[in-house]
Amino acid sequence: MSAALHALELQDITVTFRSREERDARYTAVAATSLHVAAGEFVSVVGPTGCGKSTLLNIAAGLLEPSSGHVRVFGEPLAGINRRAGYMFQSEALMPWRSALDNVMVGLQYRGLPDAEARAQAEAWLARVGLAGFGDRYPHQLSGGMRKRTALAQVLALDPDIILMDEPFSALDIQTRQLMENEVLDLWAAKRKAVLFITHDLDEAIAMSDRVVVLSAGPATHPIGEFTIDLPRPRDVAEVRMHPRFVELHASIWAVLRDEVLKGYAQQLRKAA
Ligand SMILES: Nc1ncnc2c1ncn2[C@@H]1O[C@H](COP(=O)(O)OP(=O)(O)OP(=O)(O)O)[C@@H](O)[C@H]1O
Repeated sequence: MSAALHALELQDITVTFRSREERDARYTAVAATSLHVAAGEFVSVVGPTGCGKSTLLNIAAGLLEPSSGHVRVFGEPLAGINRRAGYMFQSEALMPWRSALDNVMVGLQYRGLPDAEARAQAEAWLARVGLAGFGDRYPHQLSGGMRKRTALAQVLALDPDIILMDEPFSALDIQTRQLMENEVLDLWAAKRKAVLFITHDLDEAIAMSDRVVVLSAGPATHPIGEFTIDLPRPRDVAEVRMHPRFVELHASIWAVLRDEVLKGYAQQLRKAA
């Protein structure tokens, strides 16, 4: 596949940070990592805790500059913020002083849409994520799942070509989480955006993705495995887990991931000691 067809391409990315323990030392978080997402493809990145998943997403978002390597967006070198991408992070990004509708509207208004048009589009997106009639509620008046839906509407309303998600549903209970995952899959199927999805949950990664990339434990995290998820679509994330192919894929990926998870866990314990 030619590079121009890739919505997102990370080439030979290395990221070093100043060490938190010793001021003069450098910590290599990510080393020589290449990874791509084709237009319309759903790719998940899994890896042990603290390995560098969020760092890679921040690179793709243009929020962090790599120490070396390049990022290309639809074939163009990325400079500054990735304006073709929308982000959904683990933490709440809603403004507590704005209603759900205003939260969804604000990005559209910022884009220069007249208020009436922004309001109509925001209302339509709230309805699409199952929140018709909840637009005047403030974030604290919404459940965790409803806040996630609002955040999703906020991202999708801007119609980005690339969607970057960093463990967006990890704070939700399992039932709400599976509902949200199915909703994301339905919305994705309708629009077929490129998605880069970060998670530490292998079941979630397999259930949702076209491809799963496994990262090694840090330091110097890099991909150590890549698996095509050839499960039929449309998928129901709860049902697909019973599919014999799911069980097979899970076993193959876990065989690669397991040692890294143990290494990552041991490192966390050392850091905490
Ligand atoms: N600004 C920074 N300065 C120094 N070190 C950092 C910085 N940001 C991240 N790191 C380190 O880089 C490594 C990767 O962090 P990152 O947050 O990308 O991991 P992660 O895989 O997303 O973690 P988690 O699974 O816990 O969400 C960690 O060891 C972290 O301590």
